Amino acid sequence: MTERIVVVGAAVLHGGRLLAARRSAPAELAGRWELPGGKVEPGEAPEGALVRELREELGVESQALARVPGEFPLKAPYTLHVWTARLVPGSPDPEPLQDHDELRWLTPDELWDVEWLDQDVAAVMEVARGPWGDGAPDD
Ligand SMILES: Nc1nc2c([nH]c(=O)n2[C@H]2C[C@H](O)[C@@H](COP(=O)(O)OP(=O)(O)OP(=O)(O)O)O2)c(=O)[nH]1
Repeated sequence: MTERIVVVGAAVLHGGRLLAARRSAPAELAGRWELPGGKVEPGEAPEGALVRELREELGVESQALARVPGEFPLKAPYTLHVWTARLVPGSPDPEPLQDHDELRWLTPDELWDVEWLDQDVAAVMEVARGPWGDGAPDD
């Protein structure tokens, strides 16, 4: 049986916008947009991995809110699980510190203005179907 490694992607919602991040590496992913996040480490809860990765990559303090339905296959052995998330009050604004070179807060109308990684399109569609902004206070 092939072991699958979960990559957690954060759909950070704030003020009715979704945070998108443009990858700067590796070369085959650079220039395309994704949900910030990363690999869940052994023994780590996905919500904990999300908070850790967003702190490392973006310098923010965040909280995972709810799992977005579905499982989105990435290059083996990885599989993408998406959680909605929010920045906790007092968090610094996100900055592209690691893995990314640009960030954008997308309104629902702008959702498809960026070139998402092919493997992220289904995940972003699922996020768009959800209760956009629910549980994610604007503060
Ligand atoms: N974070 C994230 N990774 C994604 C997405 N879509 C996608 O194919 N990936 C891939 C890119 C990487 O091959 C892998 C996650 O790697 P990563 O580089 O973000 O994770 P990490 O910080 O834990 O990696 P590492 O450098 O510590 O090994 O999943 C996505 O939406 N978000």
